[in-house]
Amino acid sequence: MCARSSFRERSHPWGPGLAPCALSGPASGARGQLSPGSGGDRGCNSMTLEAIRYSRGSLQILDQLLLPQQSRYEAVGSVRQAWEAIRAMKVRGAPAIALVGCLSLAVELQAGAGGPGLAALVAFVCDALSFLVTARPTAVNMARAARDLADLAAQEAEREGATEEAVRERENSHCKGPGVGLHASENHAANQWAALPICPFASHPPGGLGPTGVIRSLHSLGRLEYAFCTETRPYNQGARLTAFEFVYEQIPATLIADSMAAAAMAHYGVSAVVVGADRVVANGDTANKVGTYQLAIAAKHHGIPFYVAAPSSSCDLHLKTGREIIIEERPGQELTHVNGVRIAAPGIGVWNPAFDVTPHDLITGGIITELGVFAPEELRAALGATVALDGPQK
Ligand SMILES: CSC[C@H]1O[C@H](OP(=O)(O)O)[C@H](O)[C@@H]1O
Repeated sequence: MCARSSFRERSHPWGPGLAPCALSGPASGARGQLSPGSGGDRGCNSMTLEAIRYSRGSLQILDQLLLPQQSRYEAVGSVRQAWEAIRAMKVRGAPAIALVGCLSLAVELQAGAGGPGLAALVAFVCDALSFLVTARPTAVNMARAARDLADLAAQEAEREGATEEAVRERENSHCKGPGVGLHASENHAANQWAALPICPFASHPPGGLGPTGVIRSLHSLGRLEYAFCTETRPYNQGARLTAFEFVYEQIPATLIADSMAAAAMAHYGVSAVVVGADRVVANGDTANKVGTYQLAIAAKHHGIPFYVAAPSSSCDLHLKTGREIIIEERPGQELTHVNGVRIAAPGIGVWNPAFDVTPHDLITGGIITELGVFAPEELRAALGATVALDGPQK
């Protein structure tokens, strides 16, 4: 809460009534009038697609590899299945990865896994959590959740009269995270801004976190004119997932190729750029989907405020600068093939980092969390040690 009290109301360059010029004709040149999609024909459905469905002993994930063509839920009954789903990016997005990882452990524990005996149960919990962290190293959320759950299991097992049941129950109840979306719109009297969310959560993540949460909240308050979303090569989270969600929720939005972002800023009066985060470190440097860094450079050039929207659980103050963040590299096939069809010359080399790091000085709008909106230099004081992971990046 103290973080919130230290929050300063930020003045924004786009005050009430400032509509992106594209709505009243292009800023310059022969660009046509932009007509952002008004959303699909899903009637008045205001439901947000749920990425994760959980009830005691049962976990299902929306297989995001099948979106937007299919909305199919897949049961996850074990830690191993969760690891495989996370690695394959059936479920993706930093907090959602942590949630699915933790819930898969809860499902196994409710089925009686681990034990017999408290020591064996705690060892099982710790081994499972360490394994889950290896699925994708850049996002901090799974590592943090693993640390917290392992600590909880050990604490519970050491209590007077501890029982296996008590350990299982405590693990089961520790799997929720605060939302950020509504907070951002409350604290950002943003009026009619077009934004470029890059690779936010597909469908309903835990608590409505991330850039889509911000966009969704502003839209629900009638303060969003339209949004651009970038396709987010090579995995196309933007074209496949973000666009799907905007259409599903009838949020007016326009899909652009990643290479078009700077031109969109130049010609369609983008008021703000909001992106997610996999790991925000002590000085505010932020790892996010590859392409974020160049969005920030373009936003700086155009004087457009650049925001990172992420829960405090995505912040890791133990790392001092972005140079310490491990960047996951993924299979080259994600770049050379689309839906299994080769599009690149056989034999060409491929570099496929899943993330890049945006230096804190390019995060000019602030870091939007559920605890408040902070300038990068305010982060450490605002979030304190609560979000520092012990030891090197796990
Ligand atoms: C807002 S979710 C956090 C972050 O995770 C995504 O990466 P991936 O799709 O590889 O899991 C993307 O970078 C999001 O911004």
